[in-house]
Amino acid sequence: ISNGWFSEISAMWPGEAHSLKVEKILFQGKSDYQNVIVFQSASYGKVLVLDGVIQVTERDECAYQEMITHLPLCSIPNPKKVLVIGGGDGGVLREVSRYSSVDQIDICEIDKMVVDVSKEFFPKLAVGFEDPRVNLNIGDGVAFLKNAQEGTYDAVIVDSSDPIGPAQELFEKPFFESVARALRPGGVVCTQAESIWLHMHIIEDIVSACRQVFKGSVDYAWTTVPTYPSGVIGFMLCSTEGPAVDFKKPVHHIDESTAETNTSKGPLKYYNPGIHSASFCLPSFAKRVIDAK
Ligand SMILES: NCCCCCc1nc2ccccc2[nH]1
Repeated sequence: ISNGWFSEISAMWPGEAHSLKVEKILFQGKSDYQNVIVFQSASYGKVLVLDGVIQVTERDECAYQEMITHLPLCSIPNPKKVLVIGGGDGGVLREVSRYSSVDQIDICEIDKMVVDVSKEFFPKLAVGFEDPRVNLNIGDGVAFLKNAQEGTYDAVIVDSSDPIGPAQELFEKPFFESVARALRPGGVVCTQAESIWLHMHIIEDIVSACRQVFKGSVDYAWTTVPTYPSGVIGFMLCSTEGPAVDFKKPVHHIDESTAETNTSKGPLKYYNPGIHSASFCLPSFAKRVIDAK
């Protein structure tokens, strides 16, 4: 942070950096896994930074949390058991808890400091931990899935940071295989899948691994998040062999008018059925790589 500005400089997006004006640094720490900073920005509310990379801002977190949750959960008729890998800020839990059909929400976050910092500085995200259906595990998602019983979950949401750092293994084939094993037939997984502007090679590798592992559908969707590098971020949506899932046609309609959205968590700010379908439309340079058979 210099002369009142934070710049997100990283080897993962060489030659470019998004900057936010800093009003006040609220927390600085080092966990067993990463450096953790929280600051009050001038224009995006509070900001969570892990190892110099922006993870969450109060102003635009809705776009990411709502899309990573509702793209998978609106694609299956009756989600009951959901697993969140990562997501220690609690935002995804807040969104999953909107579904009355869900009876079990397991979460496995490797870094306890992320949970503690979220509870102290991001109450609108950490509200997700208050739901009685939530079971919090602090530990490595890879190990958690190895111990999970086969065919347990209807949906797995992998809300990870980027592949350089503690989340590296969550982008590799063995992890996808353990996710597939923990899902029921026709179960779905949604993972944080980087930027089509910055990481087409990473996305190509992820798509290739997913096509080998998931014998149902394999799709890629994307959304706008102004404070993520290049202003966009994508998601891998995959289903295991079993009852067909068409991610592009949500079977479950939630939008600002339905009950689920006017819970104590406040209304949906970003997701709606139109945005759901539109998010699978890709520019040609990405379509060519992602749809390649
Ligand atoms: N460069 C894009 C980063 C995307 C980060 C998404 C994200 N942000 C998180 C914060 C806490 C725990 C899990 C998280 N996953």
